[in-house]
Amino acid sequence: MAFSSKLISRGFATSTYLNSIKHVTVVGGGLMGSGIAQVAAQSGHNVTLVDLNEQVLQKSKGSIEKSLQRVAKKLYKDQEAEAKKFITESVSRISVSSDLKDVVKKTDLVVEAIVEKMEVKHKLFSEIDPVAPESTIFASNTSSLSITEIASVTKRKDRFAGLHFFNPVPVMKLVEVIRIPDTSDATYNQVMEWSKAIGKTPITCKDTPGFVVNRLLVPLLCEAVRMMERGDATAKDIDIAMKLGAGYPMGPLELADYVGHDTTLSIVEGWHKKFPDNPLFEPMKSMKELVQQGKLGVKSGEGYYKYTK
Ligand SMILES: CCCCCCCCCCCCC[C@H](O)CC(=O)SCCNC(=O)CCNC(=O)[C@H](O)C(C)(C)COP(=O)(O)OP(=O)(O)OC[C@H]1O[C@@H](n2cnc3c(N)ncnc32)[C@H](O)[C@@H]1OP(=O)(O)O
Ligand SMILES: NC(=O)c1ccc[n+]([C@@H]2O[C@H](COP(=O)([O-])OP(=O)(O)OC[C@H]3O[C@@H](n4cnc5c(N)ncnc54)[C@H](O)[C@@H]3O)[C@@H](O)[C@H]2O)c1
Repeated sequence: MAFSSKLISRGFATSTYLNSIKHVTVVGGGLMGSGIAQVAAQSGHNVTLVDLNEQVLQKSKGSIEKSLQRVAKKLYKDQEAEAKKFITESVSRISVSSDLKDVVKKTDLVVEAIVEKMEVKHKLFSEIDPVAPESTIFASNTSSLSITEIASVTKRKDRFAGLHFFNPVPVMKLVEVIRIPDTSDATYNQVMEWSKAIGKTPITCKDTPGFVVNRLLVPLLCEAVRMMERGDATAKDIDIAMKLGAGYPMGPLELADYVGHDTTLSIVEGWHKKFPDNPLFEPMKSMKELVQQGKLGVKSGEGYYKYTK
């Protein structure tokens, strides 16, 4: 597998030295799964993207192609043929399927990026554990759930880790690698090397709520929502304040829209259940209302703000 020096120097891919992972199964073709499938494919891995039905998968393919065009524009400015080749080759490495059990019969790594609900993740991993080869590594991209608890339904806790990516995956350079007490050295080394091979910078974290980034980010987002609900400042002014006063690329309410309110609600409700005495995780009124109204943020066209495609 050969990578161009351009991809490597711009952080899109690094050497495959020690990277023994060749085929990756990404489960969930939403915001995160599409991005993870894309970065794996553009760095030379064969990928199968799995979701519940063909309609969702066609949408995922469309968003991957759009994103690849943006990446190619940046990598191959004024080199139309090279850009086209990069897109065509990356797309050709991605196949799609709705038959997860069949796909995992032959795969080196499964990265799960489905809805943020423990029972749904449990069902998925308990179904594929008996079918996947012994050597296959399982990973979850959960934002807030315990990796140890997710892994508990499998018989391969030594081959289980958290791989927490950031949205938008093709742009954000970080991956948090979560090591549970059972994760073997071999598994840990393989997922660290694979994270580098797809052009990311991995950091290591214990299986602690929110890992590093969300433990610090969620309180900020929650406080911003409460500030807006109290009427201390408008959503727009809070966002402008944090961008111009604190140097954030997006304001906290813009970011909540970007992440998706169904995901944010699951995170806050999950932490409220776990830490009922911590007022920080008291679910917020406006967040529940948005989800009830189907206003999930950028992905549905409306959240705190309105979006046009
Ligand atoms: C109801 C609310 C309740 C809240 C309660 C709390 C809830 C808890 C929520 C927890 C969230 C957890 C989520 C998760 O676990 C962890 C996360 O992922 S957190 C999110 C991390 N991400 C960020 O912080 C993103 C910050 N934003 C940015 O970095 C930028 O704004 C942006 C997204 C990169 C966009 O940049 P802009 O300059 O605004 O816009 P451009 O369109 O010009 O893009 C810049 C540059 O990037 C390229 N690009 C953008 N998107 C893509 C893409 N999808 N694919 C490929 N390339 C992309 C674009 O082409 C530009 O390139 P350039 O032109 O510069 O070459
Ligand atoms: N949105 C973010 O910014 C973000 C960032 C980091 C991590 N995460 C985490 O990534 C995961 C996915 O989040 P998302 O924002 O991509 O969600 P999403 O709603 O955009 O996508 C989830 C996808 O999973 C599919 N799905 C649901 N159940 C499935 C199953 N049993 N089998 C196959 N596919 C199934 C859905 O059809 C959907 O396409 C969550 O665990 C979330 O916490 C999200």
